[in-house]
Amino acid sequence: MRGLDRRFTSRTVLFGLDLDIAPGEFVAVLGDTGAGKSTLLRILAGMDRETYGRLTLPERRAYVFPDARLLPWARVLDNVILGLNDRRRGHLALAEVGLAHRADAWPSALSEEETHRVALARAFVRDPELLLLDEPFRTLGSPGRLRMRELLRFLLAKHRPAVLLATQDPDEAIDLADRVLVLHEGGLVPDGLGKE
Ligand SMILES: Nc1ncnc2c1ncn2[C@@H]1O[C@H](COP(=O)(O)OP(=O)(O)OP(=O)(O)O)[C@@H](O)[C@H]1O
Repeated sequence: MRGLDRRFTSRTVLFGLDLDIAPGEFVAVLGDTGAGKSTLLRILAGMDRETYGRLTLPERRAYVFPDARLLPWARVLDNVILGLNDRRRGHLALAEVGLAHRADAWPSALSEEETHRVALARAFVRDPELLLLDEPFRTLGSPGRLRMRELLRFLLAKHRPAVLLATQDPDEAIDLADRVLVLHEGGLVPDGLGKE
């Protein structure tokens, strides 16, 4: 990413951002509400093209929404393989997140934590080169968050995508990431607390 700007009519949310993420590297972006974290991730996911600047992105990208966002009218397996149509891979992805037995369930029958596990299965089944995590466990309580962090570590060790995590939680950022950046007033700056 070189010189990336995103302007909305009333304000510039991202201003001249430069960022490189190496294959397999985990970068966390910390920022307050409204700092522009989701705006940045949506651009990298390809959901927003109204930008200035230069972006080079890998083809296989996956985006995990804050609220997991499953389609309520599709069973769990169909949610996982949305757009892929590969039931075998879907079953394997569900087994990886400990939900092989929930393939035929409806999303409404899942617990909150199971819903987030399915969202991770839907991301990893695509074998992404770049995984975009937008405050993925925000709605879970602390025990659930910790279990999801462990699951995420397991999945990352197995699949090794590059990761960009948006979060408001410094503990989560420092615990998971190789490098932590802060998004503030439209710019990205190192937080000084990372593991570099
Ligand atoms: N489509 C849009 N039109 C106008 N303004 C927008 C649009 N999308 C986002 N914004 C503005 O951009 C700013 C950044 O929003 P964004 O959702 O990226 O913040 P965030 O850091 O993800 O916050 P949160 O942690 O609350 O999700 C906000 O002021 C928001 O109102």
